[in-house]
Amino acid sequence: MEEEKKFSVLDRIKSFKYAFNGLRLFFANDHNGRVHLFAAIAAIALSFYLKLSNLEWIAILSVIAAVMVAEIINSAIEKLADVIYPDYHPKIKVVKDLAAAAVLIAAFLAIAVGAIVFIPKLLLRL
Ligand SMILES: Nc1ncnc2c1ncn2[C@@H]1O[C@H](COP(=O)(O)OP(=O)(O)OP(=O)(O)O)[C@@H](O)[C@H]1O
Repeated sequence: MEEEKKFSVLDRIKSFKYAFNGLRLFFANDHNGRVHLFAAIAAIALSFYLKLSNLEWIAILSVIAAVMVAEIINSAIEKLADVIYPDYHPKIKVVKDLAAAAVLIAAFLAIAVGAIVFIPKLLLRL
């Protein structure tokens, strides 16, 4: 059995460093990451403009996070698959399509929540 590692504050800080490096890689190098960053900034700006309630803010921030989490995991799976098997393989297709489906569900949820929260407020301003 693997020996249990002692708790170390330094190790925890290092884990944060690696996670922030992952975020930087996602937003700086990944095209989808840039699109998501832009969309999140636009949604947050619109939320300030429309003076959302606390619950509406929670809904919007939650779907932004859900989409980003799904996209980051999808991106990690794609990169891992490309390293393990760079050529075409029907099982890699299944793995990548499943990961993409997770993003699709999060994106549909974000569109639905965005429409429910934003459309009535925008119509009131017409
Ligand atoms: N090695 C492979 N074997 C089989 N099918 C693949 C393979 N690589 C990609 N595909 C198919 O192509 C689709 C797109 O894969 P890809 O890795 O290019 O994702 P993407 O979302 O287009 O990438 P990006 O995030 O870079 O825009 C996959 O969902 C899968 O159906």
